[in-house]
Amino acid sequence: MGWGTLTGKLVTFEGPDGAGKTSALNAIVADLQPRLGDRLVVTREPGGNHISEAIRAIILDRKNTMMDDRTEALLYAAARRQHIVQEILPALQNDQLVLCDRYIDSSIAYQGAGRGIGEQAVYDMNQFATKGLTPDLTLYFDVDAAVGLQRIQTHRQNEINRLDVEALSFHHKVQAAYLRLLADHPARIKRVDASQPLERVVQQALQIMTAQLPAYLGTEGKSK
Ligand SMILES: Nc1ncnc2c1ncn2[C@@H]1O[C@H](COP(=O)(O)OP(=O)(O)OP(=O)(O)O)[C@@H](O)[C@H]1O
Ligand SMILES: Cc1cn([C@H]2C[C@H](O)[C@@H](COP(=O)(O)O)O2)c(=O)[nH]c1=O
Repeated sequence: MGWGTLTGKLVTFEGPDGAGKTSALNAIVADLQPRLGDRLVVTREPGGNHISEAIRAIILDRKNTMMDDRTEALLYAAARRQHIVQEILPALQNDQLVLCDRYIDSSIAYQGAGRGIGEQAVYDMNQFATKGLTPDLTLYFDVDAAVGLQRIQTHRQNEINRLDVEALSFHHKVQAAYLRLLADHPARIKRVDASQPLERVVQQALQIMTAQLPAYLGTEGKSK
């Protein structure tokens, strides 16, 4: 296991659908970009490169109602592997700060718990894909699953994917798994209260990032 010395940092954004991860990420990038310039890398899962975006299109296509749960889990892991090799790893080797919209915790919550494959089984399967590459920091955007889905219905009708249309019971299982991950990994996963107005969410997320990554975002980072 392991990828050798990595001087960059990987921060992942996690939470139920409609929690506001992408909205917060965009605002955080606007805040950090002037300071970090090309040391900042912004990406997403599934996706982030041509191959993984092609896999994303297959997974999220609402026409693919026949997709088997384990096929789905394997496709997410395959997209992740390609994303790591092509985007994340080179950035971490190059001392960059990678902000990634979703990562392995999504697979544990959605496929492990939501689909019922098993959280440990999905974690183990992903070790083959990630070779143990774990985020330095994960922000968990905590909002009730029903609130997140309502936000999507109200504001994002044009972008509803195959996972979004699952039953509320599926999304509650996902949320419960996320809360278990939060409790089990207190050093890595930090809670952001995503039920607040977006500006407050962004402020809280930035405070956590600054406290957890002082070399990049604290006073040390400002002189770089
Ligand atoms: N704090 C907030 N309060 C109210 N509405 C919000 C908040 N944050 C985001 N929204 C709105 O909710 C919708 C979903 O937000 P966004 O796409 O950022 O969520 P997400 O967590 O990235 O969702 P998904 O994982 O499904 O892509 C958007 O229309 C956005 O404008
Ligand atoms: C990485 C990953 C994602 N998912 C789900 C979560 C969302 O419903 C979609 C991605 O859409 P988004 O608008 O970019 O959030 O895919 C998953 O089930 N498993 C995963 O590993």
